[in-house]
Amino acid sequence: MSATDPLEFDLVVLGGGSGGLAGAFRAAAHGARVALLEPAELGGTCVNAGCVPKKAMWLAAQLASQIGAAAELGFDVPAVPGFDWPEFITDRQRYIDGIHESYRRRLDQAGVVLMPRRGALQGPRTVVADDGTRLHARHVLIATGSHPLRPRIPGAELGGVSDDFFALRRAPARVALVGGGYISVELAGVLQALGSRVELFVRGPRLLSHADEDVVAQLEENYRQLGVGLHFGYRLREVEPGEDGRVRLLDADGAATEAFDTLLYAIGRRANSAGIGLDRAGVATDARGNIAVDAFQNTTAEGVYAVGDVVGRETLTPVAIAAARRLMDRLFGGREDARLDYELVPTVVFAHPPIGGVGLTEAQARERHGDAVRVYRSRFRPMLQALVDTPLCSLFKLVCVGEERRVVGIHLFGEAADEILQGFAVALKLGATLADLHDTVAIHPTSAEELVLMS
Ligand SMILES: Cc1cc2nc3c(=O)[nH]c(=O)nc-3n(C[C@H](O)[C@H](O)[C@H](O)COP(=O)(O)OP(=O)(O)OC[C@H]3O[C@@H](n4cnc5c(N)ncnc54)[C@H](O)[C@@H]3O)c2cc1C
Ligand SMILES: NC(=O)c1ccc[n+]([C@@H]2O[C@H](COP(=O)([O-])OP(=O)(O)OC[C@H]3O[C@@H](n4cnc5c(N)ncnc54)[C@H](O)[C@@H]3O)[C@@H](O)[C@H]2O)c1
Repeated sequence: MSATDPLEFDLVVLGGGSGGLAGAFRAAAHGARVALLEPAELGGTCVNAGCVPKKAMWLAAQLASQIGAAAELGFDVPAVPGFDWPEFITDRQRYIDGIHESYRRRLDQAGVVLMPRRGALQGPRTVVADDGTRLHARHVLIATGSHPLRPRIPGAELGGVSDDFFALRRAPARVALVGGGYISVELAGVLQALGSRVELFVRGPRLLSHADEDVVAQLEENYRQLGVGLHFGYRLREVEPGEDGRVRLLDADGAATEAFDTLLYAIGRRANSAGIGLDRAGVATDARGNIAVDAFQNTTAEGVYAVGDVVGRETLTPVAIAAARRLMDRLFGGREDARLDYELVPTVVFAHPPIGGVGLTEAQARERHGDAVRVYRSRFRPMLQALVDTPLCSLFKLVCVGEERRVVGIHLFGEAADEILQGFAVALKLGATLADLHDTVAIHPTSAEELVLMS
């Protein structure tokens, strides 16, 4: 081998986030020689600026709400507990550092060569790292993720994105969130429960356009009761600086809001597909910059594959992981038809309380199945809310189709919806009918029992 020959591998992976790590581990388990390039912390968005720190903040917010409830119910604790934000961030970071360490150890044990470098394609099966190292492989996996968008308006730089939320070192007092999707709804719930005053500025007519209308209406009602300000049909034209580093939002008519000490945009994300040599390798992207893949995660270049946020489809951690594992089973594990079925992916938005869904919303079902659709709803006050005597309600909903009432959609808003949904998603995937749910004896007293008692 000459000094200029590239290093040889079976698989080179660009990106050590959810998809890249899962692909590297699975390929190595099949005996492949794997190199993984990751210039930042292992774990990508999910571990460092997504699911994990978000869930930690959500847990803190849950505790704050429960301490408030405890105070109402005779416990000797303050109704509004003090919260040492910096101390919690230290604990959160210690937990995340443990994940980094565990990934490093596991990569080492699996024999994966980890290069702390940014990589780019030089040709279809050749990758060059930013220190000039060249790598050649039979297969290249692109799992470079995505980045948060900012609006293109005057003063946009006065606001931050979700990454900036995770970098906050103290609790903000008044927060404006722009956007009505996953991140806006989640951060609003967390911040409100931890004592901030929060307002959401939403371009569309409702929150969470992907979710079922009824459960979203209940979420909006609860958020209003908790004091979260909701502004729909809001056109943000400009952000202007105010006193003491605060900012004001200006709408399309030039009307200004009150001053906020923190402004965060959550208006979607864009694939990290620029600057990684896609043209040189013949890898095509769509109009939004997502890497184009077929049902088997093949890009337009032979031997080059893509998974996760960079393909822009169901941009969730378990989807990136599942797609990568199936791909590696196909490339190295002899399972020629292994591929991810992107249908019936269960999703949860960690609102307060969480909102989860799998399958068709009522609107989607009516569009597809017309009059054959039957809908069952249960709106109830969970026992803790009833004990504390708050008006906050849960809403569970089943969407069924046909004479046999096959369940095609399950939509939950309420305590523990995040934990309840997983098992019911299995039932839906197996083709459960309403009668199957009725045949299952309820677990009492729980919220989950509503799903087998609905009629
Ligand atoms: C605030 C927030 C909360 C979220 N919460 C959830 C949740 O609760 N549940 C859920 O399922 N999903 C959640 N998500 C989505 C989830 O984080 C992503 O879908 C997931 O991380 C995508 O995985 P990935 O492997 O495609 O990309 P990433 O995890 O982002 O990994 C991509 C990696 O590639 C690296 N990289 C980029 N360019 C290069 C290059 N040229 N060479 C080498 N490496 C490169 C990056 O440094 C990064 O580490 C959340 C996202 C956000 C922003
Ligand atoms: N619990 C979870 O699984 C979870 C949590 C957070 C994020 N995520 C993933 O991350 C992705 C990104 O989250 P997100 O909340 O940024 O995106 P999103 O797509 O969920 O929501 C974006 C929102 O911004 C609005 N919007 C878009 N452009 C706008 C503009 N120029 N001005 C004002 N509003 C605008 C949209 O109408 C929408 O309401 C999600 O789609 C999801 O896949 C998942």
